[in-house]
Amino acid sequence: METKQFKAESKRLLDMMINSIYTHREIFLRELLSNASDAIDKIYYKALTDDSLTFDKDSYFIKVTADKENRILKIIDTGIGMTKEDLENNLGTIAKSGSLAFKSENELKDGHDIIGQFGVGFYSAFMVADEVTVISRAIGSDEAFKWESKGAEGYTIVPCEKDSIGSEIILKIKDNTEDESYDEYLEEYRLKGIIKKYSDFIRYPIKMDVTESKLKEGSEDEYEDVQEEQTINSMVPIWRKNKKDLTTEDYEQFYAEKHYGFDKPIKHIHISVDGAVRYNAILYIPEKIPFDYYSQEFEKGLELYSNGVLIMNKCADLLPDYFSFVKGMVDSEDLSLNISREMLQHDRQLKLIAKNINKKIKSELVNILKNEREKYEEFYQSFGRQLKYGVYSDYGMHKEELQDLLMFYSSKEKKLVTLDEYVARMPEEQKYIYYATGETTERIDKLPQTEMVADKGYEILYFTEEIDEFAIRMVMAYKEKEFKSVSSGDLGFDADVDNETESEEKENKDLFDYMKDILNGKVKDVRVSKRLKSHPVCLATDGAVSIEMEKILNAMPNNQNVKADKVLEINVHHDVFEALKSAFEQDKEKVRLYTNLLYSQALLIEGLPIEDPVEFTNDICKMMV
Ligand SMILES: Nc1ncnc2c1ncn2[C@@H]1O[C@H](COP(=O)(O)OP(=O)(O)OP(=O)(O)O)[C@@H](O)[C@H]1O
Repeated sequence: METKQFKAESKRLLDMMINSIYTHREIFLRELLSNASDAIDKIYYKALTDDSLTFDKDSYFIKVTADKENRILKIIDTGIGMTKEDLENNLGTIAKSGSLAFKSENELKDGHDIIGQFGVGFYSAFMVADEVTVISRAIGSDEAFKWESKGAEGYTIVPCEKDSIGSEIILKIKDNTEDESYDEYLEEYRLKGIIKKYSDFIRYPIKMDVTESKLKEGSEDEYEDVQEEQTINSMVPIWRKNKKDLTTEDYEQFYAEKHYGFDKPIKHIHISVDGAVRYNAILYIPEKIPFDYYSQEFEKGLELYSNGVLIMNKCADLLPDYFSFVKGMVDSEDLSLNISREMLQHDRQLKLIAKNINKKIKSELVNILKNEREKYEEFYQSFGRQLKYGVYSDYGMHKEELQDLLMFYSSKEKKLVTLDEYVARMPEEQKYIYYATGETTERIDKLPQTEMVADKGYEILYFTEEIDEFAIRMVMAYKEKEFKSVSSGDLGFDADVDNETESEEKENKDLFDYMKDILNGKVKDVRVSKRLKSHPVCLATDGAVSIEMEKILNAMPNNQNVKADKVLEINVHHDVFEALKSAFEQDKEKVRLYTNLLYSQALLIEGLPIEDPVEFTNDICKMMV
């Protein structure tokens, strides 16, 4: 009999698993029970939607049996079963989606990270067993197959006998070692405890033969051990339970059981609506970004149940893109079991539910922001970018809804602040909400353009993500205060400043015109700066496109070569300007040298490349000798 190898990556993961990265070995049972429940979900759904199949609810169950003597633990289900191909495809490969390939070698070494990223599922059995056998017969098939594996070496599949449809997972529990006892996974009380702890909400009975001490028949004081089959789990799905009877831990268990994520959610939202549309929902706001969140592979959506029966794993229509990080499920008795994906999109009930859910998520986020600031900031670090995309997308259609959830780093507070907080502390004479763009807060801190605005005592919001300025252009104004870049042509300061600059502008017109000629189309204008204090020069922009936007747009594939209207601003109160002026009177060649140098400096400050680095260094050398 040929032993097949696990796919290479699976083998590595399996090795890690067996050498136990997981501290809670007991979760293997949760994983196997959850698979069994999924398999019954599938057959149950089929039976309900296919008239040719009859069903009897009592025949759907999961059974756990333990044989201490032979160290065998079995998990038997009456689910949909697996064909030979299923066994091969589902149990021969870990992470079919290729998500493992996505991870780098380095990360692979750190098992925690990997395990944290996706369902360990079936393979967790190897944490407690040195041999795993799966006997399965798929629905509609007369044949059964046996899959067997001792771990990393590989697996075999052979035909076998099985009377009924479903699967049996047979674990040969490991022998105890010096540091580790595995006996407990064969103990009745321990198994019962694990089932209760992690799998109480599974909707099908999880049965076990339990030994109870009972009064002997006909006797009043003599007891005997009697074995009887008991259902261990309560079977009431968590979403049908009363919120009052549930603890945060219950919700966290459900989150883990469902593999919504491997972090601890920062918040759960339990909704029970009994109005125009009836539904229950449990939603979670995760703490950590799934590794593929900002990639094409990520699929948003909530699990959708129709009266307790799972009809869709990821119903995308229930969540807007900007809340795509939300995980969870919705169960409604008003939805048809047979509804197709296409029909769902137009389903009135579903639209109502989606609208409702959207509102709830928004109000919950506002609540967290108000009452649990630290938690919100943690959330915002992970998903703030998504909210900003939400503001920007669909031509700003959702900006009203989302703008209160936005935060930006503040020059004054040195932390994230909301727009509301910013506006509330604006001095009366301040007309605009000022912002500055750059790669990091440290770099923006040093930007010459921020000098005057900061000197006036105005707070500046720092935009460090590409999407920031685009999103804010959509918002346009918050509480009637417009946004203004510290690099924009007109800063909206008082008239005195304007008058003063105007006269300086006139006075130096010839020099500026001369400089503009030297720069030969590279800038739209050369002007007196209103914003500089200690720096000699900077770039500003006129018009709608900022320098930061120019950079981003031009980095995109098929860029349109968008150009910002750049203006070279000169600080006329700086000593450098005096040098420039006297050169203009005595030595025009020097003006050319200075102008080119000043322009290159302004580019460097903006994080833009110097057009001709060799010429730049030559110019500096000329200055030195
Ligand atoms: N008892 C079972 N009956 C039928 N199919 C099963 C059973 N156990 C596992 N499978 C199949 O094997 C696949 C792999 O299972 P595994 O637990 O490793 O991952 P998963 O459940 O798909 O993903 P995750 O654990 O991340 O939710 C399942 O998707 C399912 O198709």
